Amino acid sequence: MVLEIKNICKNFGGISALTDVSIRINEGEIYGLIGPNGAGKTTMFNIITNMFPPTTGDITFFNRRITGIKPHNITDLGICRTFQNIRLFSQMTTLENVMVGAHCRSKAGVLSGVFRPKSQRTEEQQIREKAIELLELVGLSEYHDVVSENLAYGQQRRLEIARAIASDPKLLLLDEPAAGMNETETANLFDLIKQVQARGVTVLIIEHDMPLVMKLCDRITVLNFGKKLAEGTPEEIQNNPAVIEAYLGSEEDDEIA
Ligand SMILES: Nc1ncnc2c1ncn2[C@@H]1O[C@H](COP(=O)(O)OP(=O)(O)OP(=O)(O)O)[C@@H](O)[C@H]1O
Repeated sequence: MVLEIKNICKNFGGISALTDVSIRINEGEIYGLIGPNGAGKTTMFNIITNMFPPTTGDITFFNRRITGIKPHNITDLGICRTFQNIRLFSQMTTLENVMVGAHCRSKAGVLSGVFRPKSQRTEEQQIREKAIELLELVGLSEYHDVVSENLAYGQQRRLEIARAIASDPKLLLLDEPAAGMNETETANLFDLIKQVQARGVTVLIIEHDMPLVMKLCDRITVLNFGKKLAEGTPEEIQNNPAVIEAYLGSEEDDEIA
């Protein structure tokens, strides 16, 4: 078991953003977290990464309780996320962005930053080579030296994923990675996430693009008004009357089939 979300509740003042939600995610799965706007999906990501604590409930990662530990320790343990809004270092090159992502695994301390011993130069070279390999994985080999804000939208999204997996996560959280993408970009994204899975990374994805979710995910949880409405395979979810009802009562572009 990679991640166990146990009976999570989160209240913001009078609003119950999450009510008693439990989810278990197995190693190697691509797991979808879906639901209409305001259902509590991003709140769940923020709790997993400890941006804020749950009101009640617990999260365990490989059977270790991670509720309450600092966000940077979460990254060290092997959980990494992307955000709904792109958060790249916009003035850095594509290659530099991925190298920054790999840096949390670097052993270099402050003094070696000043004196730059051979061990650090070797490590930097290794980080560089890894970044080059990841840029190839996400189809950005030709763009190493391009300042990231000059990349096309879909390329920036893929760069974010390269930067996230540069930290060698065991669990990758993707928050609406296909938002704003055209069909070709979404098809490339599908291939990329499958490749990430093939590297042994477990993926938890929030996404509104239903055809993508249904094709990509092994299992799905549907949230509605902060509660777990359904859990199952894509087929089970698509045929679940409560899910169909929740979606038909919401926005058109959230429709499930
Ligand atoms: N920091 C916060 N302070 C107060 N209320 C919040 C906060 N974060 C989320 N909420 C509220 O919690 C509820 C769930 O929001 P959340 O962003 O988790 O939904 P979501 O499913 O991710 O929606 P979307 O698909 O629109 O991104 C909403 O009512 C939202 O207004």
